[in-house]
Order: sequence, then C-alpha cells, then structure tokens
Amino acid sequence: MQEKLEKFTNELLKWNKTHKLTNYTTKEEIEAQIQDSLYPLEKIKDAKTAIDIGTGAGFPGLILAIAMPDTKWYLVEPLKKRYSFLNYLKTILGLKNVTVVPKRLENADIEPVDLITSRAVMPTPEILKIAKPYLKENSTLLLYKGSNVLDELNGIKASIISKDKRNYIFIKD
Ligand SMILES: C[S@@+](CC[C@H](N)C(=O)[O-])C[C@H]1O[C@@H](n2cnc3c(N)ncnc32)[C@H](O)[C@@H]1O
Repeated sequence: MQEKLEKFTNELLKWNKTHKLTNYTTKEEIEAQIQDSLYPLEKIKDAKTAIDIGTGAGFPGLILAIAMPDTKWYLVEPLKKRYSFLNYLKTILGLKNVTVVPKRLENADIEPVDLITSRAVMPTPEILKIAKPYLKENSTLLLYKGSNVLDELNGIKASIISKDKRNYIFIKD
C-alpha cells in the first residue's frame, strides 16, 4: 500500500504542474490529505461496495480504494481532467477494485452500496438527497467535514469523530 501511495503522490505532483487538479501542491500537503482520507479506515473497512462522490484528485475515494483492495469502489467525478487522472492512476496502480464514473452522481447508474463517502463537495442535506437512491437499509454515509458542520446537521442523526479541525460524520438510516 505504501508504494502505491508514494506513486500516487508523485503522479499528482507531476500532473498538477500542467493540469491544476488540486490546490495541494507540495508533497507534505498531499501526504496530509492522504492521512485525512485514511483516518476513519477502521470504521469502514468491512464495506463490500462503496461510492465516493466528487473524488476530485483522489481524496478520499482513491486513497481508500488503495487501502481497501477487497472493496469495490465507484469514484464519481464529472470533471474531465480529474476523471482522466483517476483512470490513469487506476491503470498504473493496477486497481482492479476501482470503477471511475465520469458523471455527476445524479446521472450515474450504480446499484446501492454499503458505504458512501464524500469530502468538500456540497452541504450535508444536499449530499443526503443525491445519495439516497444509492443507499441500502444498513448503508453508512461518511462525510469529511470542517468545524462548522454542526449548523449543517441541524436535526440529522449522526455520530461524529473529531480530529483537529476535521469532523468525520457517520450517518446511518
Ligand atoms: C472541491 S472538490 C473536492 C474534491 C475532493 N473530494 C477533495 O476533497 O479534495 C469537489 C469535487 O466534486 C465534484 N462534484 C461536484 N458536484 C458533483 C456531483 N453532483 N456528483 C459528483 N461529483 C461532483 C467536482 O467536479 C469536484 O471535483
């Protein structure tokens, strides 16, 4: 896994120079995003199928897919330069458990999954709305949110794990 993560970091640094995929431009910044992506791993590792909404340059979906090789991951990302990067990484890292879906989630065609993740894409109520068709009875939604998430949750039942300014929000049902 470490070798794959290093390769990912080097490729992102390289692609970012010409394609501007993300605002994270140094090795240290990218490694911090990898750590952030992996932090809730223990809580989600049993999922057999998962969707990451708006994977962007790989956070958290591609990183979790590297760490969870037995989970089938759908990385949903509509922006061409970003889904091209994700497809390239899937190929060079040999990630057989990854399908890149080059669409907005609202227009995707995926069977309901055990886990849906998302970081920095849209407010919680909107995520819940577009994620609904892809959730099963026991599915988990894991949202990577900032410190002001409590305003957004507003009555939504969730459990929260906090680390520094990050809130990892787990929503079931
Ligand atoms: C601010 S970026 C965050 C990228 C990444 N998750 C991260 O944390 O670095 C938001 C991404 O969500 C994607 N996006 C926006 N609306 C979406 C939708 N309805 N379905 C799927 N992806 C979406 C955008 O194309 C963009 O790449």
